[in-house]
Amino acid sequence: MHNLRLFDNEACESAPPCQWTQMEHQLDEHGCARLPGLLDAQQCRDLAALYTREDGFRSRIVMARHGFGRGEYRYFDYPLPPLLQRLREQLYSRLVPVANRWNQRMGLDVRYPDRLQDFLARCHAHGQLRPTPLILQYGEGDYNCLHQDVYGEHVFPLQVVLLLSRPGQDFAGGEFVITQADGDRQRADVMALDQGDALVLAVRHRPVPGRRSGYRRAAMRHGVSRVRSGHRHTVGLIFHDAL
Ligand SMILES: O=C(O)CCC(=O)C(=O)O
Ligand SMILES: [Fe+2]
Repeated sequence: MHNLRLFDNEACESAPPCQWTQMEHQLDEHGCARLPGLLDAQQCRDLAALYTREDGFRSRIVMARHGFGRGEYRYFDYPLPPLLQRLREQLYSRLVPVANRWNQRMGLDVRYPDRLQDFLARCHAHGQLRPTPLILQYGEGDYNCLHQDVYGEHVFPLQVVLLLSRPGQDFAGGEFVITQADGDRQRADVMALDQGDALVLAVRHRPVPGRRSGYRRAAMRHGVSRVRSGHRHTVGLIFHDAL
């Protein structure tokens, strides 16, 4: 299996093109795609260890206080940790073609520039100034309610979750769930992830083939099922900034 090593300087350019073609295909078919082994175990441990650091964050959210579920997360402040900054830029560029295709299929006029910094300039010009990348921590009994990560008018239609912990060793339960609502039909997928895997997913909606022709919009939500034991850490990379 090809390992998508984004951080060996050559960045995404070094990844075999077939991986990205496969990812695009999965995204178009299912609204989400797993990128196996994006991070190695050490990178996962280093990122998870950031959670207890004092500095580098702009806020901490206790989910139960907001009705978001149970567990907590912290939003990174700028400058992001270098690894996450690099990942956010590189993944963004890889996802732009999908984002633009989806918008075209959904009849939305918005198109996305090739580089993250140009998209962020658009967010910032509209008051969406606050960084959205976050790190989440779940303990026994914690869960994340189904939701959509929309933080203002400007939304990049795809986002990424990185699983930092080892299922079956560090935690049990805590499955990543993604749902799709298409008219009165709702379905759910449970995405089996390993430590270091990334999952790319639709933020709010995605185009699905219409019954006769063309495309219509299906609403997407994601969440995390109850953690049965242990601790689970993830990083969320959202490309738009927040109001
Ligand atoms: O912890 C997870 O797997 C989901 C985190 C999440 O909701 C996000 O990154 O947007
Ligand atoms: Fe989320």
